[in-house]
Amino acid sequence: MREFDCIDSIGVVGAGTMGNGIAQVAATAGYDVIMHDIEQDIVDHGYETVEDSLSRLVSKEAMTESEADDIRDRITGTTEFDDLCGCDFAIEAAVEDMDIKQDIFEDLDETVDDEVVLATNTSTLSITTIASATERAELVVGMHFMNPVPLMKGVEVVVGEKTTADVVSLAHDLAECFGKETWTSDDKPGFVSNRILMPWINEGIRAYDEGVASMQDIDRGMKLGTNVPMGPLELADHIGLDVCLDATETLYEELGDRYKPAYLLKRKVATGDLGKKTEAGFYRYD
Ligand SMILES: NC(=O)c1ccc[n+]([C@@H]2O[C@H](COP(=O)([O-])OP(=O)(O)OC[C@H]3O[C@@H](n4cnc5c(N)ncnc54)[C@H](O)[C@@H]3O)[C@@H](O)[C@H]2O)c1
Repeated sequence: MREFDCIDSIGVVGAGTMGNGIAQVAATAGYDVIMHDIEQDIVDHGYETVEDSLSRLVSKEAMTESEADDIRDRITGTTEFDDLCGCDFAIEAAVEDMDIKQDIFEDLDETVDDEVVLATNTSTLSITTIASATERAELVVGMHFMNPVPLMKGVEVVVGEKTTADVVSLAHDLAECFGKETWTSDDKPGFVSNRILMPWINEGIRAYDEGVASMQDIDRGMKLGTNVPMGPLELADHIGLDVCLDATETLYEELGDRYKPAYLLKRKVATGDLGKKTEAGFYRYD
């Protein structure tokens, strides 16, 4: 296994909501980052998101302009998968689809050195099944960052069937070095966080669809009533409705009826209203 002290560069697969956030926190911790996605405009958009986020931190005086420049310089965007070959640790944050993740892990297995640990940011998919696409299942681990990555403190470290204890501790150490706090979950559907969060969001959508209250009152009721920062519909828009649907469908498949996705969630995703990232979900953001 490539040890913590020997890690200089981090490969990030996927430059979307989570991938660019992971690239930012890794570069902020001093690592060189190669951020890969399938199209140049997606890579560019990921890079711009990091730039915007750093500019906000500079304007709040949370870092200097020169620190922000150094962080930007440490991130290289690419559409060439082979550019990941020199990385010392890889984190996959591509779409929540088992076939795509297995293809990526097969490619990573062939591309990066044999001792490099491969982490996935999956929200609900089995680490063990993803790892089975590689010849190094013992070096595959879940590192489930929370959204938005630069702001949220938590990272859930998920232990696959074959993940070794050293790899689990490396994932905790690296997340802590990124400024995060961690907990461990076994590789069971939804892990700790989404097993509990997704049915909460899903029930909020059902309550709205069944006319219990307006969207605003459902969100307001949960915020004022339970002291959470966002209500279920607002949070669903923030996460991405497609991400919520994928996660809920996995939980439904694995754990049965109590996780059946709300009809309205499926209808919104079908129309392409995916939340903040498409400027419309339950609320509008234009
Ligand atoms: N959005 C959240 O709140 C959240 C939170 C925690 C974990 N996650 C998980 O993180 C992962 C990414 O989610 P996201 O919200 O960033 O999604 P996203 O749709 O914003 O980004 C996914 C990116 O993956 C890219 N991609 C697709 N196929 C690829 C491939 N073969 N190679 C490289 N890149 C590819 C897409 O082009 C896209 O840019 C998912 O597994 C999701 O479940 C999401």
